[in-house]
Amino acid sequence: MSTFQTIDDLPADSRVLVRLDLNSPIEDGEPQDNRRFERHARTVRELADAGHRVALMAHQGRPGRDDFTSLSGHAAVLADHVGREVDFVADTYGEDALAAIEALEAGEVLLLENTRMCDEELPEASPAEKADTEFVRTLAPLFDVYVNDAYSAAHRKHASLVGFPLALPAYAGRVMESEYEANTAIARKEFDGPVTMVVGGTKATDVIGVMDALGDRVDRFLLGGVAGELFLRAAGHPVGHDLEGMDLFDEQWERNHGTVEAILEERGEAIRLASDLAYEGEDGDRAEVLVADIDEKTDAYLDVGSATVADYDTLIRESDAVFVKGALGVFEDERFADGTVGVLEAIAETDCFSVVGGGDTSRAIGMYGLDEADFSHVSIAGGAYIRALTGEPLPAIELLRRADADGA
Ligand SMILES: Nc1ncnc2c1ncn2[C@@H]1O[C@H](COP(=O)(O)OP(=O)(O)O)[C@@H](O)[C@H]1O
Ligand SMILES: O=C(OP(=O)(O)O)[C@H](O)COP(=O)(O)O
Repeated sequence: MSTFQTIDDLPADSRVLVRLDLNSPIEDGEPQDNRRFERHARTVRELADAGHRVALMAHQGRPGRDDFTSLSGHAAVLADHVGREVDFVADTYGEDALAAIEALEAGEVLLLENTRMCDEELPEASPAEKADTEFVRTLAPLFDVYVNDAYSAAHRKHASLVGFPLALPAYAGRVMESEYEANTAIARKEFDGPVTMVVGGTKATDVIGVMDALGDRVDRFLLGGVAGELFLRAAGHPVGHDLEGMDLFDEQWERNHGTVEAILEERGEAIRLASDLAYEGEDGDRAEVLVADIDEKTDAYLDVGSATVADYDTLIRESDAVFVKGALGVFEDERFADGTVGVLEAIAETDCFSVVGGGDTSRAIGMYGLDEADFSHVSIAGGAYIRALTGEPLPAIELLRRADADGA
């Protein structure tokens, strides 16, 4: 039996409220197309083709960050993938949103404004508290059913993810079904040889807690990105703090330094840190410095250095399984793509079992001409997929599971 009720089980002619994850890199104010649009398009197309009236919710960025924007540009990118018009209303649950929802005809699709522009979406709270927000209590009566397709946000206890399933009959979309099946199977897989996890990106808080919980599953962690610098700081190097105008390190250091220090102390032999780092030199070119030679952080480190890339390449080629969560550098800029692309190329050239996760990181595969077929699974989820590897349930998924479903 399927773990969830799916969109195959929807009553005919339903008014459907759907949660997608369209969170994407923003460049010059515009969302950059990534795998999330393409994969969610299948769910949206099936719902519209079946004649349902479809309203979509999604988030973009976090309040206070540069990538916290309206979803107005997302509607057009999604429409291209769906092959149908996707209307947009710049409102979450006010009068304009309600009027646009009421006006939906069979087979029409409407994208609502960034859920995080609604004060009640964040912060995290229990499903019962989130179901009791005005946001959920206002929107839910306009719909017959709720569909969650946002596997990649299922580790968050936000109103659009855990509130609506208490207020409406809840179903899984196609991305939710396929990512859940793949990641649950991967979490149960046993490997004979070394299991390696490449940890980078900006969301160090998401990965550090999980690294602690994955102690039995993963033999070695190859660090880069923001988490890598925090580990270097814990190891005594004068890096891993914000420079003026930055907001990546200090808050995450405060939250995680105890765990980082404990991981280094208890599992130090499993942690591989960068021995050199790359930054933008005075002439605008890529410059590198040995970590041992850094007396003071005066530049932003944007990639791991070439000695580190060579070290990680060797370790990956010795591995039986490699999991990637987060980029080792700012790969969107070719000058700082060596770490991320080096790791992906090493994986692609070996026959190890491999998973690459994250909305941003999985984009590097297409950007640098790598073939998705050379990876065992490319997940559009980052934090959610590594959390799933620990076997820990994801809150939004627990609320979708059929009461009589078996399995994990
Ligand atoms: N040293 C760094 N400084 C700033 N940003 C970085 C650094 N290393 C990696 N990144 C950025 O991390 C992003 C991916 O971060 P994250 O959101 O954690 O991963 P994902 O979305 O793939 O799960 C990439 O877009 C990359 O530009
Ligand atoms: O992009 C996401 O996660 P990911 O970076 O772990 O892939 C999700 O949209 C969750 O976003 P959030 O980490 O701001 O809650």
